[in-house]
Amino acid sequence: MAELQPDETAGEQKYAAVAAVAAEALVGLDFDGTLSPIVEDPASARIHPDAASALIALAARVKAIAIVTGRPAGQVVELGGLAAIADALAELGKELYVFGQYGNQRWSGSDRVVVGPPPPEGLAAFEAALPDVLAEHGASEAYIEEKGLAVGVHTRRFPDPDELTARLLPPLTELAAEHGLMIEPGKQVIEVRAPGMHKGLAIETLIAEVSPGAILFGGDDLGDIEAFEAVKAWGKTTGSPTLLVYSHAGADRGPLAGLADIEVAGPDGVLGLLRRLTDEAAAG
Ligand SMILES: O=P(O)(O)OC[C@H]1O[C@H](O[C@H]2O[C@H](CO)[C@@H](O)[C@H](O)[C@H]2O)[C@H](O)[C@@H](O)[C@@H]1O
Repeated sequence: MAELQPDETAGEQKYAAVAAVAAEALVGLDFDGTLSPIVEDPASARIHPDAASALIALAARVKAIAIVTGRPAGQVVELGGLAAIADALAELGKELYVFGQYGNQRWSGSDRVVVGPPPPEGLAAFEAALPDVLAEHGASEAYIEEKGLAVGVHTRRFPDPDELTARLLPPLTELAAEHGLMIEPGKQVIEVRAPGMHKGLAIETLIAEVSPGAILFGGDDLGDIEAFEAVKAWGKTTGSPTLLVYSHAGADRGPLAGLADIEVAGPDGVLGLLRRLTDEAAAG
């Protein structure tokens, strides 16, 4: 397994503490960049081909598995083939939880409907004003991802996506605020959505429902910071083992680098780590 660790000894110790109580562990995973390799077109993203077998094998050894994503819940169920994975988990007596739109929507293997709020007030007016703002900043060709509860402005197809993302942040933040919305910056994307929810609150809900004895959470981007913080705070309060995994691809080490316990090389590395946990838990 390709693995880079901020502090190898500390990371290994935290991993071992979670592995020792794997049967009580909640495993939470982000989708894009963690279970699904980053691709140029968001609609073309698919779960890693080995993810289903890795997650099903893992489920036999842990308490519950959750996907916590910025994607709409129904879309990630499709792109991830999650209904079939949930079927396999149900045969093991295990639940698959899905929290979409940064916790605003949920879906589970036992309750297969997407539950969530209506689109936020202000989103339609924001979207009506968006083309003019993009045009003012030379970004009319930005790919707009309609997410129902949110909208994503993708810059990946421009010659310098990071420069354009940085340039669009102030005007989009201002326009979002005018409509009672907030921005959620990510990898060459600026999402605009309702405030009041984030992945950390989804983690708190999961903790209340699952009552785990340990938590492993893996993510790759800014939107995972609140989940990392929630897991860390829970570990501190309860004294239970936690492991924060940064799924890292490419040369540019992103914002999670300083928060994670271990770093792994993208979805391949994440699945390698999960297989290791599965094998070691099986061996006892
Ligand atoms: O919380 P996540 O599961 O990581 O989802 C966050 C957003 O990911 C998607 O965008 C990212 O992945 C795309 C496909 O690989 C890529 O083209 C884009 O540049 C990335 O930012 C997705 O499009 C969003 O809806 C998610 O909220």
